[in-house]
Amino acid sequence: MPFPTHVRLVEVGPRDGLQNEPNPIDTATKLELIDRLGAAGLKYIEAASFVSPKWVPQMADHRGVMAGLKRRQGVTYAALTPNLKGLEAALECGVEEVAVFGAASEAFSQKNINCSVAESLERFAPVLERAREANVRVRGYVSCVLGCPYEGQIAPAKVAEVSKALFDMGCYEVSLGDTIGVGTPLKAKRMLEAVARDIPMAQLAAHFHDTYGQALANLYAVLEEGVGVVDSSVAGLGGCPYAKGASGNVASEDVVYLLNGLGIETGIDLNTLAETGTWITQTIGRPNRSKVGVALAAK
Ligand SMILES: CC(C)(COP(=O)([O-])OP(=O)([O-])OC[C@H]1O[C@@H](n2cnc3c(N)ncnc32)[C@H](O)[C@@H]1OP(=O)([O-])[O-])[C@@H](O)C(=O)NCCC(=O)NCCSC(=O)C[C@@](C)(O)CC(=O)[O-]
Repeated sequence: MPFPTHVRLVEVGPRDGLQNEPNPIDTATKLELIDRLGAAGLKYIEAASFVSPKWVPQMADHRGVMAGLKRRQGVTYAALTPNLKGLEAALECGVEEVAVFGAASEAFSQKNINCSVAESLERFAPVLERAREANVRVRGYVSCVLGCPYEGQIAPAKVAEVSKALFDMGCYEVSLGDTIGVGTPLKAKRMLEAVARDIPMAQLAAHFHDTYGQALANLYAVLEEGVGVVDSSVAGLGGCPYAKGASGNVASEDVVYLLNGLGIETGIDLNTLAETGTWITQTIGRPNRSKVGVALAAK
């Protein structure tokens, strides 16, 4: 299959990138990050997470973040909502789009959202119903699609089953998460093939972490299969609170550089994005995990 001519980036830095930071990050810093990402041309930014502050303290200021957004025209500011409580709060804050997040691993589901995979799907159904009433689109995440920190190997058939359940429930797009970054290109392709038997390729997204340095190679493999939506995090920030040792998402700067080289349109200004990566890593005292970002900063 030919590469897509345009790829849509879903910037998850302000949420996935920051959710695991041990030191508090003030709301103003988050808002500046989101604004800079918008200025770089990102059209979809996951801004906050309406989860329990006891579980993920770093996302406790979700209301402040949503209220403080300097909304740019044409940019979608989304939030995670694991249940109806989260959705209602997000709706009060004027959220435009939300995401539910399940897993292809029973053990991960329990650790992450305190319920089984089947129970999670039961919880998501009313979230989708209420979102539909409110005219808010819902994205679906599936974690552990290429491996689980607790269960190890995950069968592509299990990923396909959970993805299909989310899609059938009304998620307009399903994002396939290699939560702990253990995948390799062939494995990524096989998993994608299994999922794409039930869901059109245009409605699938790749969400790859880079723990083993394979994220760009895995992305290349799924782009070749026709995936046209990529989740990434500026400066490669991040890690999952329930996946010890997992590093951040593939860096947005590295993805844009790869796509530019393939002649694939993203609408993103790489220099502004790289400057944002330099700024946020210096501000929160983290290493910049984008090779492209580091290279551009050294020029
Ligand atoms: C899902 C729950 C809430 C269930 O948590 P629970 O304890 O089973 O829920 P509960 O209904 O029994 O409620 C317990 C307490 O949480 C409160 N509560 C209940 N719901 C909410 C809410 N929405 N917002 C705020 N508070 C909430 C509720 O009010 C109550 O408060 P208390 O009475 O104890 O004071 C919990 O397990 C949780 O918050 N987990 C956090 C999960 C998370 O954020 N993980 C990281 C994101 S997922 C990810 O990073 C992977 C992804 C998406 O990037 C893809 C990939 O890479 O794989």
